[in-house]
Amino acid sequence: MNDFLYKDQQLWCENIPVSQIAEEVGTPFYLYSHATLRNHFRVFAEAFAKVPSIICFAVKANSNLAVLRVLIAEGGGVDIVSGGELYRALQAGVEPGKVVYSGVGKRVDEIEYALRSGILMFNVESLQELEVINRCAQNLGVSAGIALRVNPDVDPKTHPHISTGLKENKFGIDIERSLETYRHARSLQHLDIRGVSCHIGSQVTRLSPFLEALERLSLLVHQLKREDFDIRYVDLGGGLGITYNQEMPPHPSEYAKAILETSRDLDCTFIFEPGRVIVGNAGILVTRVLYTKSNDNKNFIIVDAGMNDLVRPSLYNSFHAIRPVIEENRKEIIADVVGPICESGDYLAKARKLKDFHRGDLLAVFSAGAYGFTMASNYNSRPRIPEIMVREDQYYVVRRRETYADLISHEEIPAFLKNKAISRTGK
Ligand SMILES: Cc1ncc(COP(=O)(O)O)c(C=O)c1O
Ligand SMILES: N[C@@H](CCCC[NH3+])C(=O)O
Repeated sequence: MNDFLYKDQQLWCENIPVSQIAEEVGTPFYLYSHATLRNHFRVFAEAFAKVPSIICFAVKANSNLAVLRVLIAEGGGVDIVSGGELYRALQAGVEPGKVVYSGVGKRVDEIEYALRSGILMFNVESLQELEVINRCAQNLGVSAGIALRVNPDVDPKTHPHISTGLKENKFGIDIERSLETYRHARSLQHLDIRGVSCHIGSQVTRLSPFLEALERLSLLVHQLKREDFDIRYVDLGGGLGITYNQEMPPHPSEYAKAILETSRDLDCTFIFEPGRVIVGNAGILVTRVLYTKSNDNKNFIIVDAGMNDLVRPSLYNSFHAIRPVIEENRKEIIADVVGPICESGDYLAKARKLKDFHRGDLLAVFSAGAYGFTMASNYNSRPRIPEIMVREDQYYVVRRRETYADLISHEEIPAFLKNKAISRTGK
């Protein structure tokens, strides 16, 4: 299901031409389709409708309040990795009982905030963290729901920077040592051991790594149950990939079918933490061509969005399809699409076959709904760009464009410098 479609040589989002939004809000901006977001969530949730399950959207993929609200209104929970993400999710109206908290470096204040909020469980990633959570729960006079995030040592066959389930990665507790860690957890009095969790990596485009991890996890769950641990939740993390270019990832229904077949006898509530598969193709980045030039027979298309707005190409050399917002009959050229940032690594596409774009043309950078705005920065003192959500024939500014004043709003010149006269002579 996709609500970004061309009609009469124009790109539309649901029932609005993208060019109309560009004229009214200026460029660059992120654009999300409400219908696509909701449909992606529904497809995923329906795939697991026959078993007890909670779909905890990974907030890191897109933490805009309106986006979270759409998914929460559909019955979703959230997977968070920081106090800030918890705050956002609570503001968006999440039920605390549908919040799982992952991450290798949870601080005491964040743990206490999560305990006070009454989240479902912490996915604990080390022995020391287990003890810290126990102590925090004791201090607050509560019991902390926990699962151990085990590292199953499975190769997800994705980009090395986004692979998380191999022994060499910093994530989780080695599955070989997990049983002894569970036994230790049982000796800590302020913990309620609720589950087992794992997350092997992101943009995974085959089923086999998920199933391999699940098989290892199942053995552990059975062993824990034999030892009378009350394991009620199995959290299989996120990671299901999407099509950026030619990838053919399994559909959520195939993913669900394979998982349910492999885990028939587990008798637990499943938790999933999908991020990219829900929001990735529900968003685009719209940017305008500032200039074109050729150096040494190489063509550059310089646009007004940079690596500070969308860092994925620079960071992972990842592919995002780039198409004109208004199609015109132009010849094709090979060009780099680059941003205005003072870094050679600032590009959105390299050596890409594209229409011969001209100054002023609008471009759509596809598959930008996940890890787009959430990874944006103010580098080069560029105000962060707005996020727009379309619903049918209306659009809503769900995050306004930052201003120059926003850029310095957290900074202060100390009095000793303020009172100092400014030398105008350069001496
Ligand atoms: C613990 C955890 N859960 C869920 C996700 C979401 O992953 P994805 O966006 O690939 O579905 C991630 C990121 O990879 C993660 O680290
Ligand atoms: N930021 C990554 C995904 C990392 C997933 C984090 N667990 C991306 O843009 O693809």
